[in-house]
Amino acid sequence: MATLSSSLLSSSPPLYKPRVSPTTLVSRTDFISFSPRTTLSSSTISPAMILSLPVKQNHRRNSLQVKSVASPTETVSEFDEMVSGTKRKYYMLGGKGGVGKTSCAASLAVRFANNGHPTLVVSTDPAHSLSDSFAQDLTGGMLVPVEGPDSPLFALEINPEKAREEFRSASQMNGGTEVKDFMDGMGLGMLVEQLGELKLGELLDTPPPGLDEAIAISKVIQFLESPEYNMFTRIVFDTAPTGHTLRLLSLPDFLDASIGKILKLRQKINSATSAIKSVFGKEDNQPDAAEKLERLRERMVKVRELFRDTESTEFVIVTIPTVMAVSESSRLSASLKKESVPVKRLVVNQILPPSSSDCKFCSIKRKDQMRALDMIREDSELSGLTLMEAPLVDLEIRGVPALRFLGDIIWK
Ligand SMILES: Nc1ncnc2c1ncn2[C@@H]1O[C@H](COP(=O)(O)OP(=O)(O)OP(=O)(O)O)[C@@H](O)[C@H]1O
Repeated sequence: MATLSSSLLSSSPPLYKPRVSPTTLVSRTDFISFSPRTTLSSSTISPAMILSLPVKQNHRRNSLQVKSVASPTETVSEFDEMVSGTKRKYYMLGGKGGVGKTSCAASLAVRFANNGHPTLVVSTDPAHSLSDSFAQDLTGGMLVPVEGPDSPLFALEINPEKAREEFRSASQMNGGTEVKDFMDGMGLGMLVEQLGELKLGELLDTPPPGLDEAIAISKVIQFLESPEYNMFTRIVFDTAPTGHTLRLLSLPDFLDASIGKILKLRQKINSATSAIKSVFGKEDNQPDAAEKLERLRERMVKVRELFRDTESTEFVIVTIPTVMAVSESSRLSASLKKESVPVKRLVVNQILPPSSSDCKFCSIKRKDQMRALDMIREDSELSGLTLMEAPLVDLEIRGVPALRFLGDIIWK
């Protein structure tokens, strides 16, 4: 059985190589039978040795060595396509909870960085696990360098609470009772009530799934707009589980409309209150919330556009070979398609590696996985996607060496 513990210690090229061409969906037997090279002896290498693997400390900034694009006669692998070009590309990994989104996203980020791309990996999942996955402290809501890969790799865990709080302060529109009193006095109290009816405050108190994601992604866009982040040519998102993603897709439209309404009302209130205040000689010391909101609205529009930009963005569905996960992936794929979000690849994670001597448990499990893999092959949504597969490994995938191992297997 291929083991992470044994394979990690071997120097490149990795010993584990699935023989399945990732460009086509393959037959059931091909799908889970890996080459004999995958069968490694775990007795040769101990997990403790993995932990002692050297970690490079220095990032080679600005040394972009992106793989060259193959000539027309050569077969272009999936990863060649993903890695080619220095124009910035976004990869959003999503799927059912617990299927390995973070591990796959982190492994892709490591793979990009090791192939010359200055890369940023972002977690917009409220339950962050990037720090756990990289076995490094990446918390704090700012870009943190990840130690290990050949090119700069940074991680960003967006704190959804904090981002939402910023959003909330940007949308405090009524300016306290003072303005309301003015407005009432002017017979414009209705406007303030209308603002209340937009229920944005309520929405932020009990955020629906997806709101944190939308705010988090807009926050990332905000980061990326600044010149010091120009260097990143690959951005990998570890997104929240399916439900959040689906909600997120419709949220930018919803928020865009809500903010648009708020801004219009705000304009009306502004002109009314400033007229009153000028009469009373009062200064308006409030920060320009309307401006902040407008910027936020613009970013939301960008989030929406980013998700649908086939040139620069790809949503990669991650699943495991179980009927439940495959069914959910199929629904996710359908929804993404409906929303015009580009999806090309499906990662099937945690496939049982081959073994010549299955125990009863493994043999039943293998059959169960085959059923799920058959489902993928026959599913109208999923069968058109390029399959990328990852074996179930024997150790928890933590740290850059382990992620490199996994990445080299999946992203071929
Ligand atoms: N191919 C694999 N082989 C063995 N363990 C794996 C594999 N992929 C993921 N895992 C393990 O499964 C657990 C969950 O993985 P991960 O955190 O990547 O999933 P997730 O989909 O991001 O979860 P969540 O939805 O909770 O964010 C982790 O302990 C990880 O190490």
